[in-house]
Order: sequence, then C-alpha cells, then structure tokens
Amino acid sequence: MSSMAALRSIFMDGGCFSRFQEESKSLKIRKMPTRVSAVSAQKSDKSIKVGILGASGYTGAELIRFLANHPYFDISLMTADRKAGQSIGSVFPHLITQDLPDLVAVKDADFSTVDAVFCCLPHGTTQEIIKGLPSSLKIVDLSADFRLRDINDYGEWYGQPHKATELQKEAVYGLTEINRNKIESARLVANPGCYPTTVLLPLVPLLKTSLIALENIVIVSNSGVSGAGRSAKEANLYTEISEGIFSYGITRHRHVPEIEQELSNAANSSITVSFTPTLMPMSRGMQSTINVQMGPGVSVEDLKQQLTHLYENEEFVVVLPDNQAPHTKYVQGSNSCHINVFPDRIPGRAIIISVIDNLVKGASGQALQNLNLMMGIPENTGLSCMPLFP
Ligand SMILES: NC(=O)C1=CN([C@@H]2O[C@H](COP(=O)(O)OP(=O)(O)OC[C@H]3O[C@@H](n4cnc5c(N)ncnc54)[C@H](OP(=O)(O)O)[C@@H]3O)[C@@H](O)[C@H]2O)C=CC1
Ligand SMILES: CC(=O)N[C@@H](CCC(=O)OP(=O)(O)O)C(=O)O
Repeated sequence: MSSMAALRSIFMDGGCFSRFQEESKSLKIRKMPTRVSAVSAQKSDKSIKVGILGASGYTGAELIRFLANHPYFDISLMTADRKAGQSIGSVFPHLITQDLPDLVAVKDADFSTVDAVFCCLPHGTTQEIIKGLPSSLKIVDLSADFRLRDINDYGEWYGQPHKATELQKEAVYGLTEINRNKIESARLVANPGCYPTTVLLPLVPLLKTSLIALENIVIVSNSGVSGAGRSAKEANLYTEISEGIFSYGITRHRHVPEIEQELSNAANSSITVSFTPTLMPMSRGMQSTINVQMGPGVSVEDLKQQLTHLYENEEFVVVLPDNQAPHTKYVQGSNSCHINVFPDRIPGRAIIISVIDNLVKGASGQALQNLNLMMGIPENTGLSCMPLFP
C-alpha cells in the first residue's frame, strides 16, 4: 500500500478522512493577492497613518525599515520611554536619512492623528497602555500581553494579574498563514511570539490533519540575542554571550503556554510539550528542531507532502526540497520561514526543522503582514525583500 493510501485508510477507519479533507480545504492557503482592492486603492499615497509605540527598540526599528518602502502606510507617531525627545537618527544612525517625527513619551502622544498602531512595548506595560487607546484604532501588539486566552494562565506565567481582561477577549492570535480570516476583521491582533511562530507554522497543519501524535512533542530552539530586546541586561553582555551557548527558562519558559494553547486548539485536545530555548552567539535568527511521533502508518513523506501542499502558494513559508537543512542565514532580514522534515533514526519519529528571523517573521514582519490584512491591502505589501546573505 502506498503511504498516501495507507494514510487515507487510517482516516477512513478513524472516520476522520472527511475532517482531513475539510481541514485541508480550510487550511489551503489562498494565493497571495496581487492586486490592490478598490477600497485600498483609494487609500494610496501613504494615506494610512500609523504609530509605532516603542519605536526606539529593535522591533520598532525593523518596522521603520519595512515601512520606509510601504506605499500606503505613513509613520506619523513614534514613542519611546528613556529616549523620548530624541530623533530617530540619534537613536538608530542607520535610519538617519528617514524623514520621521521625533520620539515622544506615550503620555504626550496624540492618537487622534493615527489610524493604527504597532505596539512594540515590553509585556506587562502594554495592557494598560492599549486599554487607554481610542477604540477606533487598529492595533497589532507585538508583546505577549494578549496572546493567552486564559487570563489565569497569564497570571501564572507572567507573574502578575492581567489588567485588561475585557480587551483580551477580543484579541485575535496573529499567526497569519493559519488565522488570516479572523485577522482580516480584527481590531486587536496579538502577534505571536518568535519561538511559537517557528513551532506552530509546521505543527498546526500536521495536528489538524492528525498526521502526528499529540504526545511526546520535543522542541529545542535556538535564538539570536536580539530576541531579548535592546535594553541593557547583564546576561546579554558580549562577554557573557560570545563564544558560548546556554539554555534558559528550561521547562518554564513563558512561551510554553502559548505553544500549548495553539497546538491544543489545532488538535482539539490538550497537548503538553517539552520546550528548551537556547541563546546563540548571533544577533538575529531563530531555529527550532521539533521531534515528533508520527501517526500509525504515516511516513515522513506524508508530513512533507501535507506541508508542501498547504504552503505551496505562500510567499513567506517555504518547505525546502530534498534534504536541504534550513539555515538562519537564508532567511535573515526577510519575512520568510523555511521548513524541512527528516526521518529520525528512532522508527516512527520525524525531525522537523524550521528557521525564521526572530525580528521579522518572529515579530515586525508578521506584524506588518497582519496590519496589511486588517487594512484590506495585499498582505505582502512592503515585505517582499530578499533575505540578506551571507
Ligand atoms: N526582539 C524580538 O525578537 C521580539 C520581541 N517581541 C516583543 O516585542 C516587544 C518589543 O520588543 P523589542 O523591540 O525587542 O524590545 P526593546 O527592549 O528593544 O524596545 C522596547 C521599547 O519599549 C519602550 N519602553 C520600555 N519600557 C517602556 C514603558 N514603561 N513605557 C513606554 N515605553 C517603554 C522602549 O523605549 P526606550 O528605548 O526609550 O527605553 C523601547 O522603545 C516586547 O514585548 C518583546 O517581547 C516579540 C517577538 C520577538
Ligand atoms: C533571546 C530572548 O530573550 N528571547 C525572548 C523571547 C523573544 C520575545 O521577545 O518573545 P515575546 O514576543 O513573547 O516577548 C525570551 O526568551 O523571553
């Protein structure tokens, strides 16, 4: 029996082939729109005003880089905390040629001048600031504050009670390729964490189609240091980071509940994962190695075929051919996620590797993809730049 026939018989036996077909249909990613809609065409010439809260941080700087070539979004408000009052060129000399407003404190910002904001603030401070924004604004929040649906989970993993519980209820989880229908009509999008993005893009489709087991999912991830943000921390000094690697948050990293929430949602059943993040001596980039148990009769080719099929029309998610190993260098500076699947030496298990740039697909790139959708313009607008290689 061919592997696809075996797979089909598993689904038929389990009565879930129709679910597979249905899920495949709903998961089948539509072609990236190439034409601007009539509504958005009226909004050309940078007429959509956006604000960046936390523009003096790493993700804020990445947004400025991408928005510089965006045909519809105009940055008309930028905030900072310690750096309020400064020009962007003094904070980030690589942006010195940009004609942008100076940084202001959040309390001095005039939100009546913007249609949408990217919120690039530390988690914890974000909730109350977003709660105070006009309800007419579209918001993409890059922090973790609105990602966990269960308020108790937030309290447990973030060590403080949530301060905007009503807003939390309306937040849509912004994993673009999987959730774009909901994102299109959302007012508040919780942009996924960088580690969760590398894990969810390959695993959500495989769980939805029951190709992998719910148990024994083991994830080991590696992150560039920019994942920790720009503010000075002793653990991130050159002397501590260079020429060495170390894992942290072992068994208790705050991305565990986010990963488990979205995987459980995809599988419609509770999932517990093993997750170990490691800090690598590099500025940007993220790689996850995910070891999974395949369903009975399922092969590595089946996993790969399913992911290839789902993502074949996607601009930003690429399933690599043959045995090419994903490499952080090949996605650096771009909104791409590269994925490949390999057989494990342990029978019945597979190794899935995915890479992103933590600052782009793991943060600002995906955030821009989401705001494009929320504003009704093509989702790849401003994002189609090549990776920076080598
Ligand atoms: N870095 C990454 O790879 C990723 C980051 N994220 C999340 O995105 C958010 C931004 O991250 P990142 O850009 O790396 O962080 P940074 O530390 O580089 O920047 C934080 C920004 O927030 C401002 N800020 C800090 N404290 C306050 C405050 N109390 N009130 C108002 N503004 C404040 C800072 O201003 P100032 O500089 O003036 O102090 C700065 O502009 C965080 O929640 C982060 O966890 C998500 C995915 C990936
Ligand atoms: C290297 C490093 O420190 N990475 C951060 C995660 C990156 C990030 O910013 O995650 P959020 O979007 O959830 O805030 C960390 O481990 O906390």
